[in-house]
Amino acid sequence: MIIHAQELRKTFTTRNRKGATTVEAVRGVDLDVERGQIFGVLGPNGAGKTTTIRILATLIAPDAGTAVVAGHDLREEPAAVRARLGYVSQAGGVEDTTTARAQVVMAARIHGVPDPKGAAADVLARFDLSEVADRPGRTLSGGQKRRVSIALGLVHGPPLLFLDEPTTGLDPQNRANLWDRIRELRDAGTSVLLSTHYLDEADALCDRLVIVDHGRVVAEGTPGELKREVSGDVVTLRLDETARAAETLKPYARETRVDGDALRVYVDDGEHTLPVLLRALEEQGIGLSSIALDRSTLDDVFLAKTGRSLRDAGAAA
Ligand SMILES: Nc1ncnc2c1ncn2[C@@H]1O[C@H](COP(=O)(O)OP(=O)(O)OP(=O)(O)O)[C@@H](O)[C@H]1O
Repeated sequence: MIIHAQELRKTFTTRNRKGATTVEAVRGVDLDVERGQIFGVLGPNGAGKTTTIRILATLIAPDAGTAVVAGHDLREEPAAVRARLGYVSQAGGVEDTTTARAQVVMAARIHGVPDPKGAAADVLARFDLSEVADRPGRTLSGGQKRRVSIALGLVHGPPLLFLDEPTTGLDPQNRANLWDRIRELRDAGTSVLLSTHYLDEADALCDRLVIVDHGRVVAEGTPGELKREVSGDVVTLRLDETARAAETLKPYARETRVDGDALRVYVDDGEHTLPVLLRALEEQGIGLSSIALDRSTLDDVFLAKTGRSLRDAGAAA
């Protein structure tokens, strides 16, 4: 386990002329992250994702709760935790006037890396930045800047990397490229904890995730588990004898529903149930004209757990 956190809490109080406002940003978060995984924290804006990551990265102290991060206690050995992690904020921290290479070399020096120039050249090459490394930060594209910010967080070779909303604002091509880079990191042994408010990103990229809302974890699992837990898959069939087909398939389904000329069959695991359904229909000699398999999405999970859609919750914040 690279992160084991229990009951983390953080309340912010801001004072202005009208008095004090209190926001309970994190309200009792538990997290267990296995080594070598991409672990996602998915939630709408304001859910407490950044605050949770900043606590785990030792950047702010929690009001309550405990965590062991990369083998060290967060409160008792914050310096040991810090030495073992890389942190890439939403803003990224790439400077405009200095070259990308100089910035990465500087980060390597700060971390006490033995060969700062060599380490910087390696990480810049891994992120396809060698060609642009000697240009000042302001001349880089959005995707290049984002990769430099990750290089800054990785140059000391930490076993754990925190990425706060790494693909926000990137175009689809740069996003897909960054997903591949993050997968390569995981495959090379780095554990990655990332926050996101994109459903497709959590689904495509994360090995496991938690869904957070209003500072609490509302669901936890692999993307597949979470989707199956809520509504499973739905198989939509068009066939000759809808009523007889519904009777035939009932034993294999959670529920069957005749919907116009289609039969909708709700199952836990569509991929494996589909062949079984087809065999049952064939045995009964029921002719089939079309079939479709659709999966529930992580938005269905969020909806089931909170009563709101993640898209609406994000837009409202
Ligand atoms: N330093 C702070 N002072 C006061 N309130 C804060 C502070 N940091 C965060 N908050 C509040 O805590 C809540 C959670 O914020 P946080 O940034 O952790 O959410 P988030 O899920 O990362 O959202 P986003 O996707 O917008 O970054 C928000 O209501 C935010 O306004």
